[in-house]
Amino acid sequence: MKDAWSSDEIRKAEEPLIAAGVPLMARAAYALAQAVLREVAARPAGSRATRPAGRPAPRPSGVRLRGSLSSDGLPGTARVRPARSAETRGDVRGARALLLVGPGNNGGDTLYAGAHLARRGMSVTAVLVSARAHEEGLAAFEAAGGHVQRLADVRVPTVVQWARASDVVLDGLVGVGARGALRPPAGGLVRALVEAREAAGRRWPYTVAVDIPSGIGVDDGVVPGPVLTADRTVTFGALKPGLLLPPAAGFAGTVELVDIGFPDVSVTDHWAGAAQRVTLGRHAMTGTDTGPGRVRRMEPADVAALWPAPTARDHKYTRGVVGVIAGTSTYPGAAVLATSGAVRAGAGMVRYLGPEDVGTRVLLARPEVVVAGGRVQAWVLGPGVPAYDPEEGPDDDGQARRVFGALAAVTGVLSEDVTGGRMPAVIDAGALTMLEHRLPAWAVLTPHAGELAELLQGLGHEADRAAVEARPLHWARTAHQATGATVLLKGAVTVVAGPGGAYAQADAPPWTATAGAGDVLAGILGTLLAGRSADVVADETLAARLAAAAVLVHGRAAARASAGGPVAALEIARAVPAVIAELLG
Ligand SMILES: NC(=O)C1=CN([C@@H]2O[C@H](COP(=O)(O)OP(=O)(O)OC[C@H]3O[C@@H](n4cnc5c(N)ncnc54)[C@H](OP(=O)(O)O)[C@@H]3O)[C@@H](O)[C@H]2O)[C@@H](O)CC1
Ligand SMILES: Nc1ncnc2c1ncn2[C@@H]1O[C@H](COP(=O)(O)OP(=O)(O)O)[C@@H](O)[C@H]1O
Ligand SMILES: [K+]
Repeated sequence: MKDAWSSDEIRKAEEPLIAAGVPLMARAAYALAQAVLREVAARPAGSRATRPAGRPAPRPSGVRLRGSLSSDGLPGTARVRPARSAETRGDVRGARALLLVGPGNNGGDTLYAGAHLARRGMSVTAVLVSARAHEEGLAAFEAAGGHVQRLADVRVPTVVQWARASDVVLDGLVGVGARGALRPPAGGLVRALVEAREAAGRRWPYTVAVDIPSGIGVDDGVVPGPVLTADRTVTFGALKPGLLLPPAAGFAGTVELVDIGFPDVSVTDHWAGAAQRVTLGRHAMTGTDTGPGRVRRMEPADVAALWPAPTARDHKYTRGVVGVIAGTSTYPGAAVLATSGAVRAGAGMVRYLGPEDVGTRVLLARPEVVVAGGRVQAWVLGPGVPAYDPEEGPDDDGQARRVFGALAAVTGVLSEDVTGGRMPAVIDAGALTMLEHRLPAWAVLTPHAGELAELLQGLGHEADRAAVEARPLHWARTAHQATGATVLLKGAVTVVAGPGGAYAQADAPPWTATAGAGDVLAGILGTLLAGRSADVVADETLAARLAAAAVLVHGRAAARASAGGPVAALEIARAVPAVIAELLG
């Protein structure tokens, strides 16, 4: 599990460590410098930027001021210095680094890292964007032979020119202490750099974000203003939500998490959502909700632990029956795709309810499907079913009526003797327009951004598709809070918001953006919910975890089916068994 901590949580984790004299900044800076050195050393010397005229020659490598990293004045540094790899010992002399340095500790990290680079013989220039800069960091940087420029004394185009002439740019303007869009002058500088980067294409220097790409929303992943896209983000202590969440995650490049000594976070995802214990400095939290700011990303091992793999004692009914209400005579494909997703994910049985001609097509594609009513352990409602219009009346072969009936079982408005008990559901496409009652967390809404915008408008929010795409976590959470349901917002990064917190999954290649792919996902999730139906109703946090697990399996199946090229939705379903076998193996 990847676990991203909110900026508040990071601060709480730092406090006791700083009080105990743990050299967090020295550790961060050292790791940052190592990441830069690795990259620069790996590049052929001939490809490096040439030194513009008039700049002083770089210091020869090996020149150290006051001996070592511990001269940072931060105690204990020498103890944590990791062994140098052969790569980072490579010759970096003459390579050029430009540091963009803000007023806070993020700038401090960057200046100390710059000192390491200068001592290794790189020519390093720091541009201070503010009148203030981290004092000790600046002193260490200058003592190591770094060149200091103040943005107030040079023009933005000059800094852009220096950037273009560098091998590597470090973005150390702001980190987790920042709020909102980058203000002037940092904002103006970054805007100019973004334009230059776009114009330069591949000729732009390797860009490293310090802790986060400056200007992203650390906790919510928004991008409220200009942000310089990084090739790599070296982040300290813990991941931040903005590094996992869209749209900000798209600016981070490869994210490298550096251990600077934050306490271990032991998060266990138990079968039935037993309590987790998360220790964060002195602050211990228990329970499955790891704090409102947390954003997590499932990894294959987490999915394997959640998956309802059958045992010798199982039979088809104990494994879970999925009921699918999908498709109409006009849109029969969705029924085939949703049932295929459910069958391929390993349901004990899949029932299909819908018009006869669609049922026939489902059977032709998947003879295993039972085209008849009966008890189910989870519903998949709505793929290929048109939006409900109470004025016009339904033109949907009776599908809206069937969906309303199933929803009554999900929400519990009908007595359990009628429905056979409350059960989880995937509520997709047309069924999203049929919600009349507050929903339980075991109802999982699966909109894309456009569908979520419509749902939110129905709830009185002013949000169009673009607004949802700009703040996916916020709007998914808003919809969760307003409806009670778990919300799975589909996209290149799929965001899940439920009572147990939020997940951000980025498992699928862009080829997955193809009609019908979402129907397959609905089927896969239906199988997971049916397989763990009683657990999902008993533990309100489980639906979100299963939803994230379904997204991971779907994304990996899409990657497997795509193999780097186009992918058809049915092929995603076809690839699911091999993905599950791999995960469980
Ligand atoms: N604590 C530690 O020991 C460790 C911390 N670490 C590092 O410190 C980072 C956090 O440092 P931090 O808290 O000093 O804040 P930081 O992110 O540098 O920025 C705040 C400064 O920026 C300014 N500013 C704010 N908003 C802005 C905006 N929109 N646009 C422009 N400017 C804006 C704001 O200025 P002001 O509002 O005061 O004028 C303030 O001065 C963290 O990400 C990690 O890199 C690591 O070394 C590990 C040890
Ligand atoms: N750029 C992208 N990269 C990866 N996956 C994507 C991208 N855009 C959409 N997807 C995924 O493709 C699927 C599309 O689903 P959806 O929009 O519901 O289509 P449909 O209703 O036609 O099935 C979702 O699983 C979504 O997460
Ligand atoms: K930064």
